[in-house]
Amino acid sequence: MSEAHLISPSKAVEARPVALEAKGVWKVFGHGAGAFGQLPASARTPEALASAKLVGAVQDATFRIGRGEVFVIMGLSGSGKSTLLRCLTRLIEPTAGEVRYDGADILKLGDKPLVELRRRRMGMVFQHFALLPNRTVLGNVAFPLEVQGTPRAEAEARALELIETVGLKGREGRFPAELSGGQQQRVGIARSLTTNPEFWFLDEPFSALDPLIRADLQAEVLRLQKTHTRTVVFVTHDLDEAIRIADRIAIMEGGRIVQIGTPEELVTRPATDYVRRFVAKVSPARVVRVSSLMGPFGGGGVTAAVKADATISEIAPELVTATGPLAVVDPGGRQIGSLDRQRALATLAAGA
Ligand SMILES: Nc1ncnc2c1ncn2[C@@H]1O[C@H](COP(=O)(O)OP(=O)(O)OP(=O)(O)O)[C@@H](O)[C@H]1O
Repeated sequence: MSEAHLISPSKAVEARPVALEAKGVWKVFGHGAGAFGQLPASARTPEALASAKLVGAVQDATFRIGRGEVFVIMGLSGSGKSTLLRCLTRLIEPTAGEVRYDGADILKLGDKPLVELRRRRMGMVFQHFALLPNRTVLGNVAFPLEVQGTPRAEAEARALELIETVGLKGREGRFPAELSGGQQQRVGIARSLTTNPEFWFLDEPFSALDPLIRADLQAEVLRLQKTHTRTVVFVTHDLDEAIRIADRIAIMEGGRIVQIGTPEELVTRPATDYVRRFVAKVSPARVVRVSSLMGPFGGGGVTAAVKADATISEIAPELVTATGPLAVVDPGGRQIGSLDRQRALATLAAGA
């Protein structure tokens, strides 16, 4: 039995190599923000901020994101999500802190290496599509490669590949105004991936779209993330969306990150009342995984097999038809434990 199959989702995330690290990141707006950034870290307090009449859009954000992780930043409007995301790419200059990619602090980079880093290693998708209105779909998707100096024919061939990948084949000659919102965002997604970025930043990419199209595009993002093991930072104010796509979620309140955890950790162990209220409507069965309820492998007598990383909701049909304990299996189909049916049914019923 391999140890990898026994570790919890959160530990699995921690086991990844660190791809991106934020350390004590602040973004402060207002007259005197620069001076606030020069204060020793211990003096950068909420009180100091208030007395200087500054807006602490991001306050002391510290976290690590693993390679290939989908890290969601979530919170209410005005909590600082977009500002934090922009600090990570230096589209906004942080007031203080460090932002490390593979260990190197990008806040110390000059303009040219920073632009190179963005062009070659980062892809970005924003809420309002930000497409070029006078360029066709093909022209928009090929644009980042043209900027990099890729020969036109090569850029267009790559763009066509991505246009097909996001389901827009046949529409490459259209202009953005001739597309629906969902199609425009598919163009934005394709364009952000032309340079095959390792880091993919998405800022409320689907909030202008209707729920069915959103669900489609969420699945699309996960598919495109997995095919190239991209590290994803995704901003949303929608908890459902966060739960659907995240390995881990950082919850922001008033500029501060109040908890970082897997969806299961946030729902079953909220760190503050704010988080508790946020997740109160989420049914535990949607986030609790079989591995969390699994007991030791007790030998025979099992009536069905379920995957260790499935959620309790996902195995509801097996729970209903089983007559006793269920075998828990790893991705290779080997039994690694057993699941007490009553215990799992109790989770299924909780919050339903
Ligand atoms: N340029 C600016 N000058 C002054 N205050 C700003 C500026 N940009 C953002 N803020 C403030 O910083 C705080 C965080 O804003 P931010 O846009 O990051 O929040 P958000 O969580 O992304 O919100 P939303 O979901 O509405 O986009 C807000 O109080 C906002 O008013």
